[in-house]
Amino acid sequence: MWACKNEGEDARLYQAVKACSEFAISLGINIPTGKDSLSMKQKYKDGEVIAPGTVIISAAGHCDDITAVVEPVLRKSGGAIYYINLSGDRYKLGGSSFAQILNKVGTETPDILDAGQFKTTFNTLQELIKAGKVQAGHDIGSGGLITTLLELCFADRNLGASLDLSALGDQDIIETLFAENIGIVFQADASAEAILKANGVVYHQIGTVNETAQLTVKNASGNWSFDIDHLRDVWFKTSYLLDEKQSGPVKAKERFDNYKNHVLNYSFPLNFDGKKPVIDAAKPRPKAAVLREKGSNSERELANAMYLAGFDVKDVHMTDLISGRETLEDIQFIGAVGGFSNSDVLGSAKGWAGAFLYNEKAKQALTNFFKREDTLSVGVCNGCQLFVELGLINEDHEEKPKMLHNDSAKHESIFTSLTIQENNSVMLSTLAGSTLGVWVSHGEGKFHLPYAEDQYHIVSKYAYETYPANPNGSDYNTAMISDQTGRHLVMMPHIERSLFQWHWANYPEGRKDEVSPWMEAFVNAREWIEKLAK
Ligand SMILES: NC(=O)CC[C@H](N)C(=O)O
Repeated sequence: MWACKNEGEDARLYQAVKACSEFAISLGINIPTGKDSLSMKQKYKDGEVIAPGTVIISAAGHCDDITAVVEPVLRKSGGAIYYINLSGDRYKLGGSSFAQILNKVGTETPDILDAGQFKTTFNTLQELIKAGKVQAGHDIGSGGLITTLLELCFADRNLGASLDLSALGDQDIIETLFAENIGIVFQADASAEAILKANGVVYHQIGTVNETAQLTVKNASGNWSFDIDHLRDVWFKTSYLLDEKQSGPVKAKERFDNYKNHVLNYSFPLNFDGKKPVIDAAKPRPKAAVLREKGSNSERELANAMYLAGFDVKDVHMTDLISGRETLEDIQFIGAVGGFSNSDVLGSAKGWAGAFLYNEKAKQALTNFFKREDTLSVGVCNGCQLFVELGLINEDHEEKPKMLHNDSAKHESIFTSLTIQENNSVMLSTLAGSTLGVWVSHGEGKFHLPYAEDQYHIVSKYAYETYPANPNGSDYNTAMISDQTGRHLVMMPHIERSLFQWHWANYPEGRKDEVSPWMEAFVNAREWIEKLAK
């Protein structure tokens, strides 16, 4: 974005494009397309404001193993902490966040001096990641090295590091910590050093991890100590202030007070071995269907969960039901998926429910399906809102449950944990007693349950009652309920998006599971149907 046709700006834009081009050519990558806005000047009655020229690059690359992920949180059991200055340049504060808080732009900005060296370092790091030698890592960008180091500690409790930056030179500590020279901090096995050396990569071992929430830094000119719990709050404060505007002071404060205390602690079922279900190819697969509407999502995830558990899965769109092409007569398990059916106009799943209520064939197909005793259903998120809206759960209650807007008055997207209650659900009863991680993403996930708790079959609750671990303020802290037969289950969290170890934002360390414990829910569904057939 550039304010062209203003004095000096076109020349600066030319320089920027040329530099990008030369850098891309020496890296051997191309910039296939560009989108520009060249009118970045705003005129007011009393003057003009020119936006600073900005280059924003979005990059995509081939990834051959999505499980080889390096996360930006130091591991208490991992190796030493290393630093590489990818820029190869001196530490310069021009254009940095540090300069900005002093209301300055600065004069000199850091560059990347040697594209060839940058490329070698990048490729060497990829090699180390593929060899499983890197336990944690974070780039250095906005806020400089100190921000990177702190952020590497924020996502855990009782985690800190002792750092010695003497090897980085004896320049001003402010420059060392706040310059935004592109670089990387990572934690790796000592054996990584030989590979770095062999590739001619200049690296510095700068410290070690410890279990106190302090970051201590020293160089030739002094020692400093930073309190991580305090700085985590400083770091979160901006989000808190934005939250105040969106959710109001009460919920914003609740999140601010709790975000660091809702530690994810799991309890996996004792018999869980992490293996993919073994499906007997000689047996026929029971038939399942994924129901979706315009605006649905996660249908592939749900279909995959059902398929891996041994179902023959069919894709059923509302148009199939409305036209009568699909009657669900030979289906035993349906899943209504998540998403934003009809763009949430008039409320989540209201239009979707209308499509069943006001289309005779669709209505008949679903009514018949729920009347049969050999059927199971699961409604996930938008699908939960659908089945609740249609009154299919607690059918005998005069006043039915309702799904309301989250207490925070906004869409909540988090990775949280759930405890499974003793319950009657075909899918989840065997998991009772477990606490598992799960994705949540909804704006209207608050179960409004008008009667006493014992009038409901609550299958699962959020592991913490308070916001944000409970993202919506549900009555009785409810995340999932089932009907009285246990055959029909509705849930706001997305277990179908939490099916593999690599789906989870946080998984117990040291495991290499093919599936997460949630897989059992889908296997239970298949086994129930098979037992019925006998
Ligand atoms: N992930 C979902 O299914 C979201 C459901 C719905 N659109 C909501 O925001 O509440």
